[in-house]
Amino acid sequence: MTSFLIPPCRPLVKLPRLASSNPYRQIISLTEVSSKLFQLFASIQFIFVLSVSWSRRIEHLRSHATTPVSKRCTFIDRTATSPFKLLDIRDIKYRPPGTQINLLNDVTLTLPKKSFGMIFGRSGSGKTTLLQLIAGLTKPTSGSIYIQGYSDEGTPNQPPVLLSPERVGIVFQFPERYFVADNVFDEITFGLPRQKTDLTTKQLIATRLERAITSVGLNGISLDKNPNSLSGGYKRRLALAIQLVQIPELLVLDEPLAGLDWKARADVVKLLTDLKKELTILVVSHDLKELAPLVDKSWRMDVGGVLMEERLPI
Ligand SMILES: Nc1ncnc2c1ncn2[C@@H]1O[C@H](COP(=O)(O)OP(=O)(O)OP(=O)(O)O)[C@@H](O)[C@H]1O
Repeated sequence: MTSFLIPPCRPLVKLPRLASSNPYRQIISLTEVSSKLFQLFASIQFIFVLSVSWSRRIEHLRSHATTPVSKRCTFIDRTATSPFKLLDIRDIKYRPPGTQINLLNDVTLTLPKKSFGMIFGRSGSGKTTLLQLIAGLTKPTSGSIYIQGYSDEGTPNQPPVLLSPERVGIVFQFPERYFVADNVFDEITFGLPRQKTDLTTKQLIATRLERAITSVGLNGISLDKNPNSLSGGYKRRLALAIQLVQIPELLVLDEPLAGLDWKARADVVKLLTDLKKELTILVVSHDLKELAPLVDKSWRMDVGGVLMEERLPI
């Protein structure tokens, strides 16, 4: 609820040259002025909503005052332990067109919302292929990828919905190889609509943009920098921001630590730890030890594209 009511409170991103051909530069600076006024109004609104929600919660706790403490804790923690599942992959087979061998065989997995899944296994076993299917870049030969909602009682509360590619952000291995713009700002806004949109839409996009930039810690650098001049860690932050601006529900990452020095690796692990609080993340990686503290579920992919749920072998 707060995310709708409160506009960004931090000073907006550094914009050294406003007279750029990128339309989002102008709109983001307009947002800077209007957001201050909006912030004041929204803060009052927020305090009101918060006080109503807290008085309701206190009332609920009072009414449960005679029930055992564990039950009351269940009430408080319900959102954290909700069995709601986001990703539900069922019996995926994949055979590239014109070939006779399945790269993936009956792959099934479920990954709960806001959890961190990791797929590990031998090179060439089909891990990247699976991520590409989840991101909608390739279609499975058979099987489906769903989002399935569950009630608190653990029963499906709606028919499964096919996962649409717009809900998935994918960061490829060595994403910096795919940068196309000559400054960070244009790189992030590259995929955003350029046609004439109304002011509200532009403001919405500017807010998304600012959130993405802030959430990966790119707000400390000049957005006029050439992406290729950034350090390894910052290039990875940029690659994540490019996806986050689309507000994905699921983020899939292929070898997020590959090719980075120890400091940049630690930075990316820290960043993923923060992102995990907001997003469901599925990673393919050989860096089991460094990512292990984040992992909620893991699977081994064996040659022949067979996936088995398994603890990390560390
Ligand atoms: N379109 C295709 N046609 C034929 N073979 C393919 C195709 N795409 C991938 N492959 C092969 O499928 C196998 C699985 O590739 P994939 O990249 O998914 O493996 P991986 O487990 O991610 O490997 P790594 O850990 O080295 O990244 C490889 O042997 C690859 O050469």
